[in-house]
Amino acid sequence: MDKLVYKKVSDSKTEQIQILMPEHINGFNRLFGGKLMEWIDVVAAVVARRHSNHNVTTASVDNLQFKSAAYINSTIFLSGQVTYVGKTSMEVRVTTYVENLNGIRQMINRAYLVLVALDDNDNPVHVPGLVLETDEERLEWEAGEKRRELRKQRRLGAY
Ligand SMILES: CC(=O)SCCNC(=O)CCNC(=O)[C@H](O)C(C)(C)COP(=O)(O)OP(=O)(O)OC[C@H]1O[C@@H](n2cnc3c(N)ncnc32)[C@H](O)[C@@H]1OP(=O)(O)O
Repeated sequence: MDKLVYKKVSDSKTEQIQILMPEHINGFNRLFGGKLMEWIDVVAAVVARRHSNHNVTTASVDNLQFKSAAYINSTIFLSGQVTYVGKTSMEVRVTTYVENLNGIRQMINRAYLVLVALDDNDNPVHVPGLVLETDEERLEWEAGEKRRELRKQRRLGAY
């Protein structure tokens, strides 16, 4: 894709809602982390598909932090957005909340994923640039540059 194509963060922002059912719970009555990671991966993939208009694959999951537990019957709200783009890769932040009955949301997880857009032959393909409209988006972009550099160093150093 021509790199001169640009998209806004809001063009691909994606949200998902779940109510925690018995099949989402682990052996001691809390949300099973693996189930949440699956939902996070799906939200991130949809964000990246919407940004790139291509199929995407997850290259890495970076800095996934479980901050609080969630329990059965909770409303779970996931929100994903692009934070940084390279040539063929997109960094997507997915934040997960428990939404209380009064509408107040408490963050329970934050994760950064890198997804790569693929062409019809499964080769990485260029993605649109990102239009940064808010201070929060600009700060995330700057942090995304640092995270990308750290990931590169880790890959090169194999640590
Ligand atoms: C939605 C899902 O769950 S998919 C299932 C799980 N995921 C997979 O099966 C992916 C398996 N991995 C792959 O297919 C390949 O490693 C790919 C497509 C991710 C990358 O292929 P490569 O041959 O390394 O491609 P290449 O070296 O050109 O890198 C492409 C981009 O990916 C980035 N990249 C590659 N590996 C990583 C990594 N481990 N972490 C972060 N970014 C990475 C590169 O920095 C580059 O970004 P840029 O174009 O923005 O500069």
